[in-house]
Amino acid sequence: MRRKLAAGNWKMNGTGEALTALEAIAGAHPAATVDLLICPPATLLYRAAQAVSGSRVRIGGQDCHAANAGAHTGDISASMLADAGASAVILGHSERRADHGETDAQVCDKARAALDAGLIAIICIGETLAQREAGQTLDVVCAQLAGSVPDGIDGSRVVIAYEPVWAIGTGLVPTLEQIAEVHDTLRQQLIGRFGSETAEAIRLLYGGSVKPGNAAEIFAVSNVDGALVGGASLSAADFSPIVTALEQAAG
Ligand SMILES: O=C(CO)COP(=O)(O)O
Repeated sequence: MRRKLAAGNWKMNGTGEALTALEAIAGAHPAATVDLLICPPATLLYRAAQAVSGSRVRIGGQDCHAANAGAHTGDISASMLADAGASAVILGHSERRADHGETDAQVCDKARAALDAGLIAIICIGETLAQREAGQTLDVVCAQLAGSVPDGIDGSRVVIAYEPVWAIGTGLVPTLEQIAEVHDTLRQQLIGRFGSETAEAIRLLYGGSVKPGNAAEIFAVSNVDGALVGGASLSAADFSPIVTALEQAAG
């Protein structure tokens, strides 16, 4: 059985005082029955990992370089994330694809580096509004999935986050039928490529305007194994009810 995962992406938010929110999130779920992950900015990784040590919360990065070390000013390797206390890394988020021109091939190389460093790779895919309106959603996400996920993976260490670009930070959410259609399609694609055993171990997260008010209905959708939460992961008041909804969905 796949263990459900509630993951928070803090994006470029948070300085030292944000550790208080992190401690509140960890303190609210001392015996969580789902996996909990918060991905703060890189500057907070080490302190965040110290702050949640002994709790159920794990810490992740938001990007890594495909190389292990070298002349790449400003970049951070997967092994450096691990060294700072991260156990996972978000890769190919639509903001990185848009802001930094990241391609599927680059995301795939980063994912391989992350897995080699012992991290869980959370690979993000999702269509733009124009692509959805043109009826291209399934073609787009299947192409991103095919191009961004490396071969020869251990399914339990790979997470796919379906994040429609138009749902991120907008308050807009796809219908439950639209989420189910994409997640079911992704699962079938993964089964076709990797076989059932590996594919059934891969967790599929939904991301995009997940809030306390809509989490429970999203978590009831087939093949939704949790959420990648942006804005609502910045405070325990918002993130904690989402975690509780996921625990209830896990049964
Ligand atoms: O991009 C997201 C998580 O990676 C989603 O962000 P919001 O939850 O703020 O819409």
